[in-house]
Amino acid sequence: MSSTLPNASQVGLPASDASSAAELASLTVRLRGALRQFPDFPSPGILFEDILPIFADPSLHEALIRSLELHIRANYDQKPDVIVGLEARGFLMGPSLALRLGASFVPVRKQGKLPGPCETQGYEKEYGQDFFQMQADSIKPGQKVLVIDDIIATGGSAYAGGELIKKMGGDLLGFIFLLELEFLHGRDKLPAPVYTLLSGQA
Ligand SMILES: O=P(O)(O)OC[C@H]1O[C@H](OP(=O)(O)OP(=O)(O)O)[C@H](O)[C@@H]1O
Ligand SMILES: Nc1ncnc2[nH]cnc12
Ligand SMILES: [Mg+2]
Repeated sequence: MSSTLPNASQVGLPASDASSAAELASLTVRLRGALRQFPDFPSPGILFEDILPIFADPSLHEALIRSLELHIRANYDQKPDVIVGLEARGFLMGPSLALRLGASFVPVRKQGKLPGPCETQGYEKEYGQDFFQMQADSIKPGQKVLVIDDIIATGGSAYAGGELIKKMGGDLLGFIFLLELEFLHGRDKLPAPVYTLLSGQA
């Protein structure tokens, strides 16, 4: 699976629609250019990748969601039933992507935020540890699920989200990220195919 923005054939566009492919390629460059880096946040030694400028610009926001939609439509044989977003930044992309795909949106939340019976999974991430929860009836056995989040660093957060989905009998189709910090090899932890729109290298 490609780790860059898909070309015309990859996204199911006819070859003659090269202008769309060119537009998509230039959108990748714009998305990357919008990211900002903050050294030593939230703790010393961490270079924090700030994705929020993308959402401050409607054309970049549209480019991001459209690029992800095209990727999913072109690369998964089965339509996802459910998009699962990881709190908090996964909520910036998950609901709008789910709407575009005609899929449900289901949140993974940090512990203590969801009412009713929940499944719980502890995890470690690049700069801390936490617990994730999902409502126990939020995924039906056999539903096809895609997980979305902004960044994969160590992969700890995404792994925990995947474990929760598996506990409920969901069929994990894959994991989708805007950005991957490749030097942390987080994708090696994950039990389903991983796609990132942008790699961690400039
Ligand atoms: O691959 P990992 O090492 O697990 O790190 C990646 C996770 O870390 C951040 O979430 P965080 O919970 O820090 O912040 P958020 O609540 O703003 O999403 C980021 O949004 C990813 O979810
Ligand atoms: N370096 C980083 N920047 C932004 N979010 C992150 N989540 C985990 N590592 C991160
Ligand atoms: Mg997060």
